[in-house]
Amino acid sequence: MTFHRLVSRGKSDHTPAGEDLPVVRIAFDRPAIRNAFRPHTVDELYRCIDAARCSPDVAAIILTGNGPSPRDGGYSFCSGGDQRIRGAAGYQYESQEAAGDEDLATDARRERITKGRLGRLHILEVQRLMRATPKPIIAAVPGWTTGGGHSLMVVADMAVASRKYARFKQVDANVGSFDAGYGSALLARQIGDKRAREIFFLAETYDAEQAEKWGVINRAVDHAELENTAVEWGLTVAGKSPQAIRMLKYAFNMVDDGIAGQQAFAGEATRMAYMTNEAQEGRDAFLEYREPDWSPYPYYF
Ligand SMILES: CC(C)(COP(=O)(O)OP(=O)(O)OC[C@H]1O[C@@H](n2cnc3c(N)ncnc32)[C@H](O)[C@@H]1OP(=O)(O)O)[C@@H](O)C(=O)NCCC(=O)NCCSC(=O)c1cc(O)c2ccccc2c1O
Repeated sequence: MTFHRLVSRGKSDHTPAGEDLPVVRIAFDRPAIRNAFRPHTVDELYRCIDAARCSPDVAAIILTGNGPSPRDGGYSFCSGGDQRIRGAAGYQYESQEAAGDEDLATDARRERITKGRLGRLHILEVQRLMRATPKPIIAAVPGWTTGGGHSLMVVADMAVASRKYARFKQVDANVGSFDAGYGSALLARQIGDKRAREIFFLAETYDAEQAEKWGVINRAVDHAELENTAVEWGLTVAGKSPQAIRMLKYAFNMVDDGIAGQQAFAGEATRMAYMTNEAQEGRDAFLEYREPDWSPYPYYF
């Protein structure tokens, strides 16, 4: 993965040139294999998103894929799990020397699997982190998005895609895999049940204009405008009330996330309550060994 903090060029964002902007760019960096992820990639992706989540001066996150491919010039967001290292119980860790070499043949790759480590499906942990991150995550889709990559795009809060190169295909059922969680259920919620079933059951390729029409993405744009659009959205979000954005994201999540969603929203409600004099009176009364005086606080209705 690559992780970048956006920096002002001192033009239209009203910030002096060279100063940090409140947006980060996180990108898959295996363009030669359509940005397929292996366990190391997922570990890095998790750490990148978590770092952005924990940065109080970051308002929005752009998730994209580096490219084009040095082999054939193709663009990709992410093609899902690296099938060369898929084992019987998940995706397997490779030894360090194999991990850096994208040209290593599948057999040679399998020789270098770190046998002591379990196969992983922890892209699902990344999906949960994306939901739990109280900042909008914007997927910028430059090219192919398939399998687990398609699901990440679904989990992102907003998505923009290259009209020219973005291609979408939910290949899970082709390779005997299935994201039976957010990747399918949330997609059905976003675009309608029949259409989501079509995308998974037929696994046909669709383009950015189709994706926009169906509501899979927010906007199809010229390729050259892809990241500019994502940056513009990120900076627009940064101009809004942080509290309002946080509450809105958790409110959107809550209906689909059950008690876990309610817990996230409720935690922010508790934070807001802590900021009131009323809640502080409860704390102070305890620390001062006295009964709390609730009289200034009416029973609002
Ligand atoms: C993405 C494609 C449709 C692109 O096709 P195109 O013709 O443009 O390019 P190539 O096929 O020639 O690809 C170039 C080069 O990249 C290699 N490659 C591409 N994708 C992968 C991949 N996922 N794994 C390994 N290698 C990949 C390809 O082999 C070529 O290299 P060569 O050396 O052979 O030239 C097309 O590439 C494609 O269909 N790719 C495979 C997509 C796929 O099967 N993805 C995995 C789906 S399953 C998944 O992602 C998944 C992961 C999880 O962790 C889950 C966890 C829990 C539940 C579900 C999960 C899940 O579904």
